[in-house]
Amino acid sequence: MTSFNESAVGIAHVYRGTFVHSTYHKAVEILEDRLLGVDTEGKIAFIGSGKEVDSLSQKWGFEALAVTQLGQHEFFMPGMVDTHIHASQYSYAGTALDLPLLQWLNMYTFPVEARFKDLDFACNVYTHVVKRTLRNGTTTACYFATIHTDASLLLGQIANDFGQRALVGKVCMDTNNFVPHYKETPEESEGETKRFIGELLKKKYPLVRPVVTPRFAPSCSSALLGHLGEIAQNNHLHIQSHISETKEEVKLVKELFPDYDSYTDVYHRHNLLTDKTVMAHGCHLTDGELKLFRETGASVAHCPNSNISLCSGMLDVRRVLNHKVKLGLGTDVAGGYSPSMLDAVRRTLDTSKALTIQDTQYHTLTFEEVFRLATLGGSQALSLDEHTGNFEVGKDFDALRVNTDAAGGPIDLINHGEEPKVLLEKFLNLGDDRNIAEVYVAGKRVVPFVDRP
Ligand SMILES: O=c1[nH]c(=O)c2nc[nH]c2[nH]1
Ligand SMILES: [Zn+2]
Repeated sequence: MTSFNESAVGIAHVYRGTFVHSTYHKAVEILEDRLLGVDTEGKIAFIGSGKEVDSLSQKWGFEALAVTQLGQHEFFMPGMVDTHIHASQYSYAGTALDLPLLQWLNMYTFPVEARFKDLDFACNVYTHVVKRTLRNGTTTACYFATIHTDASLLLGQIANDFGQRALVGKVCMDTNNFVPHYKETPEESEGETKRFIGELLKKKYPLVRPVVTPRFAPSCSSALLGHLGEIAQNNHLHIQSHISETKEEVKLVKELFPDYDSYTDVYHRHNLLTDKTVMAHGCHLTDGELKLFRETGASVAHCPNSNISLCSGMLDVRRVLNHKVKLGLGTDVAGGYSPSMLDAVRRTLDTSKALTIQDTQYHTLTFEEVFRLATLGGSQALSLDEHTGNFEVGKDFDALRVNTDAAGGPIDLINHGEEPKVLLEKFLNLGDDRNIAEVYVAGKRVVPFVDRP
């Protein structure tokens, strides 16, 4: 039920047509001929039958003629949630995929990230990545920036300016033997993290929040991990990092942290595993580690493009879900070469099918399940599902207006009377940004872009 006072908050927009979303019980729920009202605060005020337009317009005080009617081949779906993306690495997306993780970081990633000290360079890359992801339907993004506080604040400002919901992390790392100018001292990292959080919160951007971001255990001393755990705990903040992406990395963590039971235990004992933690990859986590994820409420960001592109491993998503660990999808630009969550959906299905080729008894993920992971699952993984992830009264209206029949688009053949679920399947497998006619975040239309000051 609505939690707000109906008389105090008016209706800003009403849409009529097909709505496709996930619920906690159903991977895909199709709502045909519905009326959905969005209030002046961007929240879903009501969802009713299209046939009730007259009574609903009286009850909620909107003109029946002002209703926006979707076309025959259109539907609304929830905006997609990218649970793991390196905004800074967008500068070399689509290249440099010929080395395994640890060498890849040293050879390509660290030298590029070091350039974000230059705010003009940062502004250009960050503007492009925010626009590109929004246009591709990412309404919520959980970003890694770089170690530079001012450039990370700029990323927060750009996300706010374009109206994207975002968690933004200033990267923390005090260990880097290969590119020594791209690291901080533990004191700098702690102090700059506090400054970043303080300054970002002071801006009061409605949809942008800071996330405490130790790069990963091999880049951080125990002292730094401890400081960051304390900062997150004291300020009830989100936390993001990487875990068990490659076997070589797991071995390195064993060598660097010999007194810990596991890679997960390293984060856990530094207070970095909470119900607001999202850890990328997790390809090589043991059952015991997944149990610790479940107990703490930490989640996994599955990044299949990156896992394949850097030959890191294939995450068994079914196993993670069977452990009742929250899981969302991530593009992991630029280990993953595509900034589109539609690509993450497809690569998730590919990986699941590759596991099925290896083991014919494997319980392959369905496209319906993967649709849920890209939307509601991602919002759960980021502990934002109170606000976004599906079409529930009281949640923010974060939505994509999908037109499967867009002129010049990639879907050529739509049969007469094709079921909405088939249209969804075609969009997920064949569609691209040409099929995303409009993007809404918290009720505001953010795509197509309008000129901003
Ligand atoms: O895919 C990845 N991208 C990164 O930037 C990174 N840093 C640590 N571990 C990482 N994995
Ligand atoms: Zn990453």
